Amino acid sequence: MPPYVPSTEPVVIKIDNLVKRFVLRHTRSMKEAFVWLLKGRKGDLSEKFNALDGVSLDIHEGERVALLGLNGSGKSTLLKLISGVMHGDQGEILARGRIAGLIEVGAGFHPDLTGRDNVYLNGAILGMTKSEIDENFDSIVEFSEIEQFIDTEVKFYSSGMYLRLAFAVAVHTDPEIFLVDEILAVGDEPFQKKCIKKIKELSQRGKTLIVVSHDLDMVKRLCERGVVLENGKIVEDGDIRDAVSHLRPDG
Ligand SMILES: Nc1ncnc2c1ncn2[C@@H]1O[C@H](COP(=O)(O)OP(=O)(O)OP(=O)(O)O)[C@@H](O)[C@H]1O
Repeated sequence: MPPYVPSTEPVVIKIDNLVKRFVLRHTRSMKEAFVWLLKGRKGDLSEKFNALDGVSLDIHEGERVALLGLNGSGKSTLLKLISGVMHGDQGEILARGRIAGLIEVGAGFHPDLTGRDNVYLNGAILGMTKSEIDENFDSIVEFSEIEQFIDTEVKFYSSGMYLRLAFAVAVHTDPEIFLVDEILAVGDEPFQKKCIKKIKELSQRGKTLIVVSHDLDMVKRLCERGVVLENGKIVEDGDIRDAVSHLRPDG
């Protein structure tokens, strides 16, 4: 990978001071609950915390960016906000172009429908027309390598089979921006390799890629830019090698 040079291409995702707050659910003792009742239920028994705490980030066309960080640092939350499946509490995200997100295995699939029907459902959710799906159907099924099960209800699929079909549909939507969460990990090695090859191909065609992964060796091969999150804040942003060293100080 050549040394990282900040991109001068147009910005396709602009994130400005983004905050996402969640309620920290923990069980209260009887005494705490009693005091709260005595005080006339004043105050809030639940505590809130910021899973994303003022994140600002510009992502440029054609960049390959890895979101890194320890468990719970906010990576998946950030990806969900970019994809639009979840909204922030403060700040804003502006995105330009068709986004395909592979974020949760099986999300966007209906368990009682067959693989075939889900290709149509998922394709439509991702913005494809019926004729686009008709045109791409054989190629989607071929990529997934699950021809034999295409008329089986997906509730009987293994998680790897879900991933295969979801990935195959997503890459056929011709997205400008491709978001991939850890889910590639559920695919077997040959399929993972095939996905990575496909992702590289998309990237060579100028598509923007954002990947969340703990597989630091894989992201070093795939991305040139690394963004490290710690407790919902960006603590490092730049060359992927520096980002990986941040998480792997001992080498
Ligand atoms: N729907 C939710 N409700 C409440 N808390 C949540 C929700 N989703 C995420 N969180 C919390 O937000 C924080 C960030 O979670 P997130 O899944 O973004 O982390 P992550 O960096 O992707 O972690 P991992 O590496 O473990 O996948 C965590 O403390 C998590 O418990």
